[in-house]
Amino acid sequence: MVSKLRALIAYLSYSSNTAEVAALIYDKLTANEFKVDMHRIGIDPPITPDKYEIMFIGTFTWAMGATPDEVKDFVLEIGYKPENIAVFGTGDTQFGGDDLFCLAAVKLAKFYRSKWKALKIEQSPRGSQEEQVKQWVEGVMDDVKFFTRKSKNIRTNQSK
Ligand SMILES: Cc1cc2nc3c(=O)[nH]c(=O)nc-3n(C[C@H](O)[C@H](O)[C@H](O)COP(=O)(O)O)c2cc1C
Repeated sequence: MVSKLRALIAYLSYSSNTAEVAALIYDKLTANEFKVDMHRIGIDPPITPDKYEIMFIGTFTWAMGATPDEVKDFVLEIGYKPENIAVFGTGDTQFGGDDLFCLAAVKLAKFYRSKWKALKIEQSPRGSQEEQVKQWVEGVMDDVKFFTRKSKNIRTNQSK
């Protein structure tokens, strides 16, 4: 039996935009046989990072490109830099234009040296941006499947 790949979607959302992106990612992952845990940053009990093949972290951006304190605390809670983190964010170009747009997500992806470019969504993802979310998740899923297969093969060959 092939065991399901495990994913975490951790997100912070005050006015539901980032939560909506998290829900779209959840739908896409579960439709592709991933086992998914949702984590509301700042609300739910601490996570166990090494349980997951992939961890998604979602954040909105606060005043002048700032990262919300709850997300900073979550980063401290993780306590190290896992290699399997993909970052998504929502923002609004009205607050400082392209330079500050979703800057918290961009900074987080850089901090974790993420393999994936941060997904940046303007306000709610519903409508035309849904396709952007879908394509981004598909890219991440393909890579996770590839890397997982590769590391399993290495482990199998080493034990021969
Ligand atoms: C006071 C304030 C400052 C903001 N500053 C930025 C910013 O610098 N860059 C950005 O992209 N969005 C900024 N935003 C927009 C929010 O990030 C955006 O509305 C986001 O989708 C909210 O996410 P949520 O609905 O998940 O809480 C700001 C919003 C507020 C209210």
